[in-house]
Amino acid sequence: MKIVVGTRGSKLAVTQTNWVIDRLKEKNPSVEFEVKIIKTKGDIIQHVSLDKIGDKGLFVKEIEQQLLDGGIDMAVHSMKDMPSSLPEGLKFASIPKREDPRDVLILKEGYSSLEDLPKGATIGTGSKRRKYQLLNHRPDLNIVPIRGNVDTRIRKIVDENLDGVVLAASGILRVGLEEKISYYLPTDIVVPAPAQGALAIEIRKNEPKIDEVINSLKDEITEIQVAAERGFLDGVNGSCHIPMGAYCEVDGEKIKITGLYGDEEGKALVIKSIDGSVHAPRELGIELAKLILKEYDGHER
Ligand SMILES: NCc1[nH]cc(CCC(=O)O)c1CC(=O)O
Repeated sequence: MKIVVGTRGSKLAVTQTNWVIDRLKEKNPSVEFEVKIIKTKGDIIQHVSLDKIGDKGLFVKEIEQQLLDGGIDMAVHSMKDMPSSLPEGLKFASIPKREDPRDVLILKEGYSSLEDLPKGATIGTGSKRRKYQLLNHRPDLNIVPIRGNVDTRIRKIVDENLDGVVLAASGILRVGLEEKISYYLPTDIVVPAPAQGALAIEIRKNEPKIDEVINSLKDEITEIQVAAERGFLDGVNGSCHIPMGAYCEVDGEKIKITGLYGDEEGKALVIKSIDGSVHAPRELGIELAKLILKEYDGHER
């Protein structure tokens, strides 16, 4: 059996895809894999802020078309870039073990944490979730928009004379740039994006053999976390125009989910946690979304 795997051409996308293929090969030595690189609209429009053009499908539409047409058999994405619902005929296969879900600061030489940044320090991020949570703890910071892939954003510290940038730990760790990380932002200070650090493997429905091959990588804890966090995402009807995040912790039979929700200007930022059972993670995420929306509507704006 041969499986053709589609991916975007960015270093992170290709690395993630090869990570999945290497593990699949270990568990399924008789299966052959071929990588096919696909250009998406999100790769072509590089100069516009993502929260201005961004619908979540920006990086996946062309790849999904090839899945439907049979040009590829599976696609590896970052789960946090995936919209809530997939096109008719496609589905998510099992989810492999998540990489570190936290956001990190990559700082200019000499700085080592959020606390030791000088007053008014300039930090680059295009994400309202990152921006308003940082400002919540350090209202003096000067947050400026940046875009581009992982390397480009790190380079902007020097090129645009920033004091630092915020990125997902997972992306940095996957491309082997761990030594660039200055500070891991605790999940209670910066709640991660729903499913940050988790991969999505998308396939056609009714392909039981491909499904079974990918099932060899299934990580149950990750699947519970992703179900809860994406339940929250669906419950608040989240977009990248507002600060929104969710993080689920699993402890035996119990789970705790923390959600973040706010308005476009970051004036009303609500953070709330609730506990529940591992057996109904999605329902817990949706319940938290309802509670947070209720609290948010009570805020003065
Ligand atoms: N929005 C871009 C994006 N999509 C996925 C990742 C890597 C994080 C992940 O694996 O979830 C990144 C880069 C970043 O946010 O720093």
